[in-house]
Amino acid sequence: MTDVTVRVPAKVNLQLGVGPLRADGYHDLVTVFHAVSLFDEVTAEPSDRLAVSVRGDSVDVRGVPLDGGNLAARAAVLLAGRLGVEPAVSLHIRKAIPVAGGMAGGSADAAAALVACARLWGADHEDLPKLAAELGSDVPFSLLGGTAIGLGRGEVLTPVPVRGPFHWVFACADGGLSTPAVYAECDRLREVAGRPVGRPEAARELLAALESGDARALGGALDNDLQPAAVELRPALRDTLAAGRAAGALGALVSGSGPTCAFLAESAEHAADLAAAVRAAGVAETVVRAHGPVPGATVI
Ligand SMILES: C[C@@](CO)(OP(=O)(O)O)[C@H](O)COP(=O)(O)OP(=O)(O)OC[C@H]1O[C@@H](n2ccc(N)nc2=O)[C@H](O)[C@@H]1O
Ligand SMILES: Nc1ncnc2c1ncn2[C@@H]1O[C@H](COP(=O)(O)OP(=O)(O)O)[C@@H](O)[C@H]1O
Repeated sequence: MTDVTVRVPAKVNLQLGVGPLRADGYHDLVTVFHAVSLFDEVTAEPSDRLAVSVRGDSVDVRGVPLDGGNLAARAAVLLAGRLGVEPAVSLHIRKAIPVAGGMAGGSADAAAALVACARLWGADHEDLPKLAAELGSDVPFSLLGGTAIGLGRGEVLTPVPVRGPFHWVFACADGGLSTPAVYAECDRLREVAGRPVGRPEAARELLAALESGDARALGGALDNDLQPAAVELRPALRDTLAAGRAAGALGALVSGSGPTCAFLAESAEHAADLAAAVRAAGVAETVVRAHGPVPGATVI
């Protein structure tokens, strides 16, 4: 068998409702994941031992581990262990998803490695979602793609109907934010506020806007419970969000745990104008456009 290459999308959480801290250190979520056309590619090549290489065309890949700690390598080792084979594979990762940006780039690479190695080793694809959930809360969605409600710690997925495409602009920051640190800051802010934390629910207006393809309504319904924590840890995000709103975004929010900010546009043309305006405001390291929803990890 020769090389297998898998293309896998980034995600943005259109809603990220965070429940109270659980005994296992995770939070119950109600989230609406949305896969967007910003893709990493993972190529799996038969080799005498496990190896990882990473290349980034326009993203800084210095924070990406090249050893067994890389999520793609962890995925290969997990799958090989289940199949009883050696993880004898070289994984070449081509990154376009910002690192530690709140767009699930590491999870995407793990999902892509699962699909690529499953193809190389002749494994059943039906077993992959369970393995994906063992690797990380966001990995099952990276496999699935599209738009889906995520419950539990984000791994229990239900696809939702969407009349797309929706057009987005992403403002990527210089340097990432740690996901556990942002959840911990969210807990701290809630403790300081002293208000009880209820169970989040999927926002009906948001699901209706997705189903009818109403970008304006979707812009008004975007919501992220981690945003105050991300802004507290990275105060410059206030200016980034304000610049997108001032430039005419239909909605603006921090993507997941940040620091990437997502801006919703009315059309592809509007997204081009919005991207130019956000770029000109000088509030982000890089500004990219993308549309969603798009499919999850796919062999190309
Ligand atoms: C915030 C989100 C939103 O989609 O994504 P990112 O912004 O990181 O991409 C996710 O919840 C991140 O998922 P993922 O990055 O897969 O997290 P995991 O590896 O499973 O967990 C890392 C750490 O995040 C915290 N965590 C994660 C998920 C969850 N439901 N509750 C949590 O409290 C825990 O501290 C956990 O130890
Ligand atoms: N293949 C990978 N790509 C990116 N980061 C990875 C990868 N494997 C492990 N990591 C580690 O995971 C951390 C979080 O990365 P990432 O998934 O890009 O961010 P986020 O959780 O904010 O979406 C990185 O800082 C890095 O140390």
